[in-house]
Amino acid sequence: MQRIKADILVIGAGSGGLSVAAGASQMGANVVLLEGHEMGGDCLNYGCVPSKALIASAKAAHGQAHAAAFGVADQAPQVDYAAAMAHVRDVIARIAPVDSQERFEGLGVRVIREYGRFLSETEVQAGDRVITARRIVIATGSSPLVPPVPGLDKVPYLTNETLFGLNERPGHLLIIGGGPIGMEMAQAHVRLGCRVTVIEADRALGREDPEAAALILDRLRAEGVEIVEATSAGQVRGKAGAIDIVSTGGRIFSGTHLLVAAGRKANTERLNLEAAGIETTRSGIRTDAGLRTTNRRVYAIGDVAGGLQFTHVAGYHAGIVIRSALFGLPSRTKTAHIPRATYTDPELAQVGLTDAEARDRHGGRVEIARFDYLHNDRAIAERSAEGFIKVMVVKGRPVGVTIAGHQAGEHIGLWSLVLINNLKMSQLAAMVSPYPTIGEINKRAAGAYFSPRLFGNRTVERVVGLVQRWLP
Ligand SMILES: Cc1cc2nc3c(=O)[nH]c(=O)nc-3n(C[C@H](O)[C@H](O)[C@H](O)COP(=O)(O)OP(=O)(O)OC[C@H]3O[C@@H](n4cnc5c(N)ncnc54)[C@H](O)[C@@H]3O)c2cc1C
Ligand SMILES: NC(=O)c1ccc[n+]([C@@H]2O[C@H](COP(=O)([O-])OP(=O)(O)OC[C@H]3O[C@@H](n4cnc5c(N)ncnc54)[C@H](O)[C@@H]3O)[C@@H](O)[C@H]2O)c1
Repeated sequence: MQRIKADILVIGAGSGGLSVAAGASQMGANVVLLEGHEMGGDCLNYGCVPSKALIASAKAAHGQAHAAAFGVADQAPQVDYAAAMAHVRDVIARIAPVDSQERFEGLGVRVIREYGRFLSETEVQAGDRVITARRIVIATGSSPLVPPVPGLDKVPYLTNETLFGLNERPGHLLIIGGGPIGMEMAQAHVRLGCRVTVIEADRALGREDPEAAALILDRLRAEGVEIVEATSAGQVRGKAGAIDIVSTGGRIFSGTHLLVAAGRKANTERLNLEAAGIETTRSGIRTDAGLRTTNRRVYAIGDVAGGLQFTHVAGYHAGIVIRSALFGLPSRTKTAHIPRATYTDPELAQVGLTDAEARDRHGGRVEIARFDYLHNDRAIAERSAEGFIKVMVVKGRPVGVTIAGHQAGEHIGLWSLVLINNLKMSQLAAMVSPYPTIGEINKRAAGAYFSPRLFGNRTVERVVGLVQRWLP
């Protein structure tokens, strides 16, 4: 066994681990990085990047089929599914160098392509090497959760890890799970010419504001996605090309392919966490607000920490850990300003509290400032004038924002800045947005907050009347 000493050992080279390794190494720490599978982790290889690339193919197909509104004849899109998947793989290949072993070695990181396993509270084995480090960061991500549905283990099914390797277009894609993966992939596939049925045990996009979720679901249904809610997959049977899902209520849904998108489970099983005194919860590794595990020298970040599971969260966690592990500074995670977006068309984005959460927490003190895309000139020009922004305001300061509509994900970032800095609606109102942009919805939401205070207000009218009498 070769023994290696490091300042920081990072286990997992995905969104979180790579950010810690790059930051720590460039700030002078001696860093060892372990990766048992693909550099770049889920986001690059099986998650964000391939899903958004496939969504882009689907958007191109949809655009051809719906061009007449712009004075350009509709065309039935000739979709070459294998070519769309080749585009997906090309996009991954273009981004991959940024996450590659070569780049990280160039930054001075020692990269070992092995799975890591704790031997003790301070030692991790990776192949024939044992690494000891002052601080260890677990960033091993998550994997698809395959629910224990009878028969599922006997039929060929897809997950996000295999979907993007498919070359033949599914005739009829069945999807178990109506969360973000299920909904994004359902719309992408219906636009690429597949039949799609989503079976959801509860409410599709169930974590989201119901009005916002309904807008997205209505659009998906209008495009031909069959979404069956409050229905659990009770049994799965069949064979490649002919698969049945039998719901717990006895309904049968037949398709050619099955995608399981029923949630995630934290990647902890290879780590031998007991040897290091690291406790887990039902959703991942137990951490405190500073992302330290029950072993004080070990941090857990990203999906494996079992909280919000997004690439930007893994990156945010990396910053917290660098501050704490490199500089010894106290550092705590906050969640109130962390946005999320689902990249359906239209998109759905949220930061802070939803309408219902804000009312739960703040009761009658919540005011809702709302602006509809219907009145945004750019959205009208682009024939994307469906949707709304809702800002939940308490005592003049936003506590949450929901945007459902064109480019929602692009516009939620501003509100993260507002929330983390506890800005007021009056500061938002001071911003000037270029005309005509979709981004004007943000300023108009602030306008909607102040309009009832300024327009038709007797006191304001009296003051204006008085000033007008005195002005020369
Ligand atoms: C289909 C899909 C679409 C998504 N779309 C988005 C999106 O649009 N936006 C967004 O923000 N998020 C999205 N996500 C979520 C995002 O991919 C994850 O939140 C993110 O990848 C988590 O980063 P991570 O560093 O925690 O884990 P990962 O990126 O998964 O990296 C973990 C790495 O650790 C390695 N590993 C595991 N165990 C060990 C071990 N014992 N030793 C060494 N290495 C190990 C794994 O091989 C992997 O490479 C999507 C996820 C999926 C599945
Ligand atoms: N745009 C994005 O940022 C994006 C996109 C995709 C995924 N992600 C991340 O990946 C995570 C996982 O996504 P996901 O969609 O797999 O999980 P999810 O947990 O969000 O949704 C899974 C859904 O499957 C349903 N379900 C579970 N078992 C079922 C059964 N037997 N029958 C019918 N329905 C069942 C659940 O009720 C739930 O609604 C997300 O929470 C998110 O953090 C993010």
